[in-house]
This record gives sequence, structure tokens and C-alpha cells, in this order.
Amino acid sequence: MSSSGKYQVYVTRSDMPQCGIELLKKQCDLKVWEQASPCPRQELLKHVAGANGIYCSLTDKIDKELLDAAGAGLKVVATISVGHDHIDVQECKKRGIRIGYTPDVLTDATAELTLALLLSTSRRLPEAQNEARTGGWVSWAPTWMTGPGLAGATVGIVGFGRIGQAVARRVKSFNTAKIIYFNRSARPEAEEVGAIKVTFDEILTQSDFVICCCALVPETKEIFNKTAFEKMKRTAIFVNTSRGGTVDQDALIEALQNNTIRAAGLDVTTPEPLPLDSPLFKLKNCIVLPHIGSASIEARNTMSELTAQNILAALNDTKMPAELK
Ligand SMILES: O=CC(=O)O
Repeated sequence: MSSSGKYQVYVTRSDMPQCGIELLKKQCDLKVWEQASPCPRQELLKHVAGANGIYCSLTDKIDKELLDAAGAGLKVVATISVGHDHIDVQECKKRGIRIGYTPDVLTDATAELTLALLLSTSRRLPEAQNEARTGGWVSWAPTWMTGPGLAGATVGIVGFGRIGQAVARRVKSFNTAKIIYFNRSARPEAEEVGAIKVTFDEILTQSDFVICCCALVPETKEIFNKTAFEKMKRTAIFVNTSRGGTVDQDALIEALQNNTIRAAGLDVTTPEPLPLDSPLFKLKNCIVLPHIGSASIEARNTMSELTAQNILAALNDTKMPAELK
């Protein structure tokens, strides 16, 4: 606690949506990294000292070293993200530090972005816009700027949690022929959209569109590797809105360069930001977005409020609205 008798919360960047920050201010003393960019590691280690709560984002690595730097008074780490691969969950559990995250409230936004990326990639929107702007649009042409449609296609979804399901519901409205999914366990929600559980190999070999929506855990690290891309149809479109770590990126680059698959739409990469000299930026058959899956105004505001509510609940030893168990 600070000298005012209030809990101290460290906020790792200055541009967190204010609605959450205002909630916290009413009850806590806030220290905020002064820049609208990730707090550099050494600064972060210094600034978290004595904090009872940390409001962080997916760019902050919350590991043993950071927890040590915060000290024994730390009760809660709350991330403004649904993904939590940046947090050493076991280490937090061991120390009795509770973890807050933001499931559900970003599901629609992320599913919307996934569909936007899917359609932009298949129908080549950035390439087409570039042609229109730079004189490539000479006349309407029957085979120019064509790409595969979703109607009649088989769509494979890897990871059938909240976001995978929301993607499936949206995809279905495009009159797809079949939706298949790969997930650790069968999901009853699949029935609603007629999605069928298959093996990972079946996803690869049968899908016209392969969409990665799974969490990054040891079992999903680089599941999209050279072998996986080679099993996909040569006409397949690959979309990733989960984490860059699910993909062996060099293998993907090779698959795109050699037309082993048709195209890829990526909202996530390794590393982030993706260096400007990455071959991915040079490929016409690849769209790279800067990790904006949840970036609807509404979702980001709600995520910030939920992050604040998670912190307040943990500091008051009550039920957190979204605690990672
Ligand atoms: O990637 C975004 C999130 O995990 O919320």
C-alpha cells in the first residue's frame, strides 16, 4: 500500500483506454508508464517495485524476474488481452498472485477482424486497391484480380473456443459447403453451425480456408510447419488471428514463395512488430496486419474496464469477473 493507505497499481503504458483507468483511480494510487509505447524492460522492473497490482498488456513479459521485482505485496496481474502466453501462470499461482484477463468481450471484434482478413486475402483487396491507385486498372477484365470465394468452400478452424466458434457462425452465413474444426475436445456448440470435429491432418488436407484461432500453448507451438503447409491444398488460404508462435514463419514464407499454398492473411507474426525487411512484406500473396484483432473501439473500452474490475476485485479479495484459473 502507498502512504495514502491505498493500493498501488502500476499501469504499463499511458494509452490504456481511460474508462478503465478512471475506475482504478477512484480506489487506488496509480503509477503509469509515461509513454504510449511498451515500458522498456529495465524501466518496468524498476517501476513495478512495491506494486499491489499490475495492469499490463500482451507486450509485457510477466515472468519470475518481474514478479521478484514487484515484491511480496503483489496480489494481482491483469492483462488487457485474452491471450496470456506472456504471463508465467505457474509462477503466479505458486506465489498466490491472481491473474485477470479479458475473455468474451473481444470475441465479436476478433471474429469480425478474422472475417475481414479472410475476405481481404482471398479477394486480394490491398493488391486491388493498389492497382486502382497506381494505374493498373486499365479496364474491367474477366480474369483479373480473381480469387476464391467462400460459397461452396470447406473452411477448417483450428481452435474451437469462443473465437473459433464466433468465426464459424459468421463463415456459415457465406454459404460454405462444410465447416470442420480441430480442437482438443469436441465442442457441443459446433452443432449449431454443423461444424464437424476432425483431425489436424484432415483440416490441412480438406480445407480451402484454414483459420488459426487457437491459444499458443506448448502443444500448438509451430503446429503450422513445413509439413503442415505441404499437406494443405495448393489453393488453400491460411489465416492467423491467434499468435505468431503457432506458425513456423520461415516455413510459411517458403510455402508462399513456392505457391505451396495460395495466400496468407496474418494479424499476428513473430516477432511483433514484424521487421520492415521481412520477406512477408514483399509477397503479393500475403497480407500482414499489426495485431488488431480486438481493436474495435467498443471492445478495447470494455477490455480496459474489465481489466480494472479484475484488479479491484482481487485487491479487495473478492470474485474477479474474469480470473484465469
Ligand atoms: O491478441 C489479443 C489478445 O490476446 O487479446
